[in-house]
Amino acid sequence: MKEIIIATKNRGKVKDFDTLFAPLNIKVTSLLDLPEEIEDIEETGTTFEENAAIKAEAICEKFRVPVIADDSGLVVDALNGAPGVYSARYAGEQKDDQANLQKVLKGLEDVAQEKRIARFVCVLAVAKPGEVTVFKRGECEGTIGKEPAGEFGFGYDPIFYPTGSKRTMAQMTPEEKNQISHRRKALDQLMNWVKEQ
Ligand SMILES: O=P(O)(O)OP(=O)(O)OP(=O)(O)OC[C@H]1O[C@@H](n2cnc3c(O)ncnc32)[C@H](O)[C@@H]1O
Ligand SMILES: [Mg+2]
Repeated sequence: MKEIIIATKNRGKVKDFDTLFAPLNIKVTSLLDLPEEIEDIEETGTTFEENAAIKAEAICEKFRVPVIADDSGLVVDALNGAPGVYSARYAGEQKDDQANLQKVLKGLEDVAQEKRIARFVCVLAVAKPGEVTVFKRGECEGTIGKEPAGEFGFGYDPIFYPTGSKRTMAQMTPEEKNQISHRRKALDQLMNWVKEQ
């Protein structure tokens, strides 16, 4: 079995990647699996690309192996693109998924259904020793509901209805979510690279 290192500490993302890589018989190793504690990498960028590069390159430097990093978030039109690159910490440093999605709902309190347009964005960066970092972007369009629904997934999944779906992403199984997810779309573009590993 092949192994791919994903420079993330987010358990929700790791589950998504496990689901995405399972059919390829590839084992996902994240920063949570390493024997040593990896210090939090400061995400100082203002774009998904910048932050994905910061994470991928930091871990690639450290271990001198190819690394994928994922920087992602929810972009809400009626909130001028927020929470965007600040999705993980929208309601504060404690990275609380519930508090974050409640803050989005509050911000959209007076916004009519047809204007609750949003998309999930995922940028994957691949860093290899001595090579220029490569980026792939995937987006999933949808709308924001009035209240959370569903127990699957993580982050903003309970308030996000993908276009054409009557269920939130948190009401879909991991397999269903990852047939249409932003993460899936970004990863599809990396498949040739992944198969070479
Ligand atoms: O940086 P790493 O260690 O990968 O973990 P993180 O949680 O800090 O990840 P990001 O900086 O990329 O922030 C992304 C946030 O966007 C949200 N998000 C990303 N993908 C999502 C998905 O598939 N479903 C729901 N929310 C998602 C979720 O709140 C994440 O915490
Ligand atoms: Mg982060």
